[in-house]
Amino acid sequence: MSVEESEGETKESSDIESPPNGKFCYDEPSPRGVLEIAVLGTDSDNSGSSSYSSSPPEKSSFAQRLLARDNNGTHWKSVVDVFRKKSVRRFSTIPFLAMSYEISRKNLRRKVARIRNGEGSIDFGDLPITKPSWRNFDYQELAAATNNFSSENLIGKGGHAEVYKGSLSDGQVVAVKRLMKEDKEDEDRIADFLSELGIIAHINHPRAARLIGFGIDGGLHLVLQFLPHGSLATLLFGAECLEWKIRFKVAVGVAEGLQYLHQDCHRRIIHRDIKASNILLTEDYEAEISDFGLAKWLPENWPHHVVFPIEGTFGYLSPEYFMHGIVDEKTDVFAFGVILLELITGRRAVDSSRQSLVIWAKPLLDTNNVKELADPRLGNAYDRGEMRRTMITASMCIHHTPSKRPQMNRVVKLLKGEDGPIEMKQKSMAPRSLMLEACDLEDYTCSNYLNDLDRHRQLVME
Ligand SMILES: Nc1ncnc2c1ncn2[C@@H]1O[C@H](COP(=O)(O)OP(=O)(O)OP(=O)(O)O)[C@@H](O)[C@H]1O
Repeated sequence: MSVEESEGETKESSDIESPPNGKFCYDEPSPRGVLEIAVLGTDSDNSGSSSYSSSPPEKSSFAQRLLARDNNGTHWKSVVDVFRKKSVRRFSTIPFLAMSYEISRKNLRRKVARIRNGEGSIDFGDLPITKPSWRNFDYQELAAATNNFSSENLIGKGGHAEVYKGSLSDGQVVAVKRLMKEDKEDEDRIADFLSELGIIAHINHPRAARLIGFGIDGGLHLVLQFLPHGSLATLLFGAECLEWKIRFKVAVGVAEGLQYLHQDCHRRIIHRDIKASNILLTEDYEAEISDFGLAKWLPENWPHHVVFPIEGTFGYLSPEYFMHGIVDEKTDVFAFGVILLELITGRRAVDSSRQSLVIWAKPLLDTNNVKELADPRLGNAYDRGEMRRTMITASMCIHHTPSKRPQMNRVVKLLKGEDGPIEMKQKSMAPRSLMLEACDLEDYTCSNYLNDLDRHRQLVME
């Protein structure tokens, strides 16, 4: 279970930004761990599952055994074997490897080989997607680009990866994401890597991260377009007040990105880790959704996934997810609502005294208390209409009952004021899934929710 907090003791991951003086400094942590479903009665486990190693790749047995470049492709045989073993359990998280429910070994080998060869066009099952610019980088290229993965080039550190700023030989500036997670089994890490690669490969939208290439020598690397303003977390919770105009633009941008993932993309993709440190900003402060390490693909006819273990970031987790492991679009809608609250208030999802922003903000939203809610650093420098719409949308997105949260296309309209007069207490027409019926979440009240959230917070924090 991850914990987003500003000054908590858990210092497992950070955003790192280049300040005006050119030196990199660590920002606030965003540790990630895994919760072993405390709510189901087993012992809670908030042991951060993050562990980093700054050891050079050649010292890594993982890298040696599976990823060092070889001539006969034996490590790719291991990759294929991993996928064969794991395909039943994980197939729905790996769209490009799982377009059909049957994954044959031959098929897998062919697809992995195509990725290895960096071919321009990858066969995504029944969905050919052309990615002509993809490149397969070797370790030397990435090391040269990042000044040997030096600490000066380190721009971010999450629960799963270190991210380095790099400059390719043609001058292109990139972000090289090196997957760490030393505590994971080799095959799990490869599966995670291919899952993230597969999802990023699948998406194509200006409000989502763009893949330039990947590298499998000396470690697992994703090479991404570099975003100069870093993460929203860095800017929003930094020393300078982020102006409302940018905050609102980010809100709309992330909403559009999520609408694409949920509704407009060829496959329904649930991000599962929407949070301020996973929203990156372009030169023009346009938002891009990044870090698809936990993302899941949902087949059309599946109402939702039930996942175990529950992974994500405390403060952004919806009740049906942390209570029952249920994942669908509404998981992201809830987390997006928390981001809206962060934009409105300038407060973190979990603050330094470990208080949940949702718990703090809910009564203020219910009483429409703009004065208390709005970030005091903004003063009066915000558009009243935009602020009001953002508050109403946030309130709807963090509803404790998933079916009452709006779909992302509606969220975009709500934010832009294109949805007509907004009625706060709406009855959703969305059909309820059997699982949600069984969980009786419709009868789950707001105070149940706040109690559970608080209990959950205590379990994770203790
Ligand atoms: N393309 C990029 N351009 C600029 N900075 C980036 C880029 N990608 C990542 N970063 C920085 O690195 C940080 C960590 O990246 P990312 O979230 O992908 O890692 P992670 O280990 O998967 O994180 P998490 O803890 O959320 O799992 C980001 O918050 C951001 O500050």
